[in-house]
Formats: sequence, structure tokens, C-alpha cells
Amino acid sequence: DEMDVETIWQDGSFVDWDDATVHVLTHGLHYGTGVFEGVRCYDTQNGPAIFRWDEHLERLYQSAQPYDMEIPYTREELTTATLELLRREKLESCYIRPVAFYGYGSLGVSPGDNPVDVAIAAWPWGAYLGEEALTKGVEVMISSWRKHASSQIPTNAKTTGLYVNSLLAGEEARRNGYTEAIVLNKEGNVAEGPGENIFMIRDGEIYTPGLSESILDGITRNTVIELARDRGYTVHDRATISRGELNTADELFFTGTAAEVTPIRKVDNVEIGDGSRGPVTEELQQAFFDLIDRETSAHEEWFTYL
Ligand SMILES: Cc1[nH+]cc(COP(=O)(O)O)c(CN[C@@H](CCC(=O)O)C(=O)O)c1O
Repeated sequence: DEMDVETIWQDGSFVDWDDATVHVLTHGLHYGTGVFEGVRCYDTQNGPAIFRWDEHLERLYQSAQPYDMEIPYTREELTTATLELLRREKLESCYIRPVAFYGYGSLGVSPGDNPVDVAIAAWPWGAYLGEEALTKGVEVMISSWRKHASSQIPTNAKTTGLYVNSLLAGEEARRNGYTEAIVLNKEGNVAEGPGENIFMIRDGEIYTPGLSESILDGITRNTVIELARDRGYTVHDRATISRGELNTADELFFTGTAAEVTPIRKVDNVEIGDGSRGPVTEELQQAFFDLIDRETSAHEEWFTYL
């Protein structure tokens, strides 16, 4: 295949990339009844290592819980499968996509006794929003599509079906010439990006929406919060950020496994700060990349070496 990866782990065994298929009457395909993770393996100074694998794996099982979805493998089995996949494919810097979903059986909305299928794929994946984005930042728009409330669909469960909301917002932004969207929640306050959490710096203090704002409890978000606090910053990690505050922000940036730490330089064509990556953003971005390159020995427990 085009990504030069030969195998995928599917339901307990390694299969050829082209044979990793499902039936067209798969429950998850019709009803969005799947949960997934996005995880990165980095080729660090100490060798290739998966970043915060334990937290991602834990979130996968937690995401399945609201849907009564029993993942038919233990955490150890999925860990062993993932490590073996990366070793077989000699993937040292890659993106790992575990997914669990209700499979082929009955087609009522109720999953009945449909099987829960599990697959783990990995492939090389560069900068999510483009190489320049990390240094130059991105231009975003406030989407006309709102984030669903967590009381409607649990936004802290990384559910495949949720991503139609992300697609609607992100594609509206790109259709209008922007790189990405900012999605407000139904109260009209800032939630997050379609595939990222969001941070604001104002007068030297750091703000990021809390779970009550209908967001995903991002692992990169939590990493950056810890790095910022380690550096003495005051971080308001349960903030409510109104739409109006965005214009007066000194700095904004996205965080995510795929997005890493991506500065936001304009919102709806209004410059944020001086319209380039802000100094605090740069400091935290550098701290993040030093951490994952193992320039620092801190947080060794966050690294699962191949
Ligand atoms: C809605 C959403 N919010 C926040 C985040 C950041 O969470 P974390 O990765 O734990 O820091 C992600 C990850 N988005 C994943 C999927 C991206 C995709 O296009 O697919 C990712 O970054 O892997 C989201 O999808």
C-alpha cells in the first residue's frame, strides 16, 4: 500500500493490509458505534517509544463503556499486539490507530449480540496540519456548526460517530480557505477544534476549556498543562472561554496527538497577538518536543519503548 506498511492486527491476528476488511452490514459502519485512539510512536534519542500508551489504552476502554461495548482483549494483549506490529513493520516514528466497533450480525440499532471487532493499524504520519503549521501557526474560523453537548453524546468518549461533527466543522473551514475550525459548544463558549483541544494565553496566564465545556479529555492537553505548571505558569484547566475572549487573546494554540502543539495565528481573519506563533506557545511547544525527544529525562513513565 501507499504507506509502505504490510500488515494490520485484526481480531487477534496479523493480516495483510489489503485483507483487513469488514462486511458492508457491519454495525459500526451504519451507526457510528465504534471507539478509537490516535497514538504516536516517536523515534526518540533513546530509541523508538510510544508516547503515553497506557493513558491512550485506558481511554479506549473508557470510551467503550457508555455503549456497553466489551472489548474482547485485555490491555496486555492489545499492548503486545501493538508492540509486535511496530517491530514487524520497523515503524519507529508513526501514528497508531486502534479501533473497536460493533461488527457484523444483526442490524437493529441495538447491537444485540453482534461481535465487537478490534483492529490496530500504524503508519508514518507527519505534521497533522502541515509542516509549516508548527512554526507559522494556522488560520482558523469559528464554525457555524456547534459541538454536541456531552449530555447528548459523551464527548469524552472517543467515538467514531462523533467525527461527523468534526467533519462538518473542519470542512466548512477548509471550504472557506482556512486550515481548521474552532467549534463552540451549544452555550456558545469555546469547546475545542474538530480534532484538537485549544489553549489561550492572556496576560501571562494559561486557559483551556474544562470537560464541562463538552470536549475530549485530551492526553496532549494534559501533558501541556503539566509542562506549563512545571514551568511555573498558572493554568486554568476548567476555563469557560467565551467567543468574545478569543479576539483579545494574546496567544492561542491547538494540542492533539496528531496536531502536537500547533499555534493559531488568526481567527476569522483577525490576528491573534502579532499574528504569529506567540512566545509562551513557542516555549511550551519546545518543552513538548524536548520531552518527546527525551532531551529531558522527566516523565520516563510516559514512554513505552519498542
Ligand atoms: C475532538 C478531539 N479533541 C481533542 C483531541 C486531542 O486529544 P489527544 O490526542 O488525546 O491529545 C482529539 C484527538 N484527535 C485524534 C484524531 C485525529 C484524526 O484526524 O483522526 C488525534 O489527534 O490523533 C480529538 O479528536
